[in-house]
Amino acid sequence: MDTLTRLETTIRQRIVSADSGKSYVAQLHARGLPVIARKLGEEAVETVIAALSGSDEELTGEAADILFHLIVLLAEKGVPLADVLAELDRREGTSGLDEKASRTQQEG
Ligand SMILES: N=c1c2ncn([C@@H]3O[C@H](COP(=O)(O)OP(=O)(O)OP(=O)(O)O)[C@@H](O)[C@H]3O)c2ncn1[C@@H]1O[C@H](COP(=O)(O)O)[C@@H](O)[C@H]1O
Repeated sequence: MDTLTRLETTIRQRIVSADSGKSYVAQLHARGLPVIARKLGEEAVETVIAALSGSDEELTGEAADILFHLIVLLAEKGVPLADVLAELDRREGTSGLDEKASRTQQEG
């Protein structure tokens, strides 16, 4: 099992059964989806700041925070990480520009 999938398994277990006094994930779950979504947004901003003016180490730390909070958000919504990875697999080998053109067409 890869790192992100292992982390997802732990996060899902914490959401179902952990004590919010002992688990950060359980604490986020208790605070609810809007807080988790806001937290992901904050981590995104911190990642951008680290990319533009931080060190490689700071960017690495912020990138880890954003992946962690994204997986918490997906778990909270019941969306499997495997579905996101499958979507990336589906896109593999196609150009990002083709993907953009097909979305623009779908949006009319
Ligand atoms: N990978 C992580 C992980 N990455 C980041 N974080 C937490 O995410 C938070 C980052 O937010 P901030 O930097 O804004 O810090 P903060 O001010 O403490 O956050 P807030 O009080 O604002 O929510 C910190 O509290 C970090 O500890 C993580 N917390 C937990 N994990 C893993 O998740 C699993 C379950 O953790 P628990 O639920 O705590 O058992 C374990 O395997 C952990 O290693």
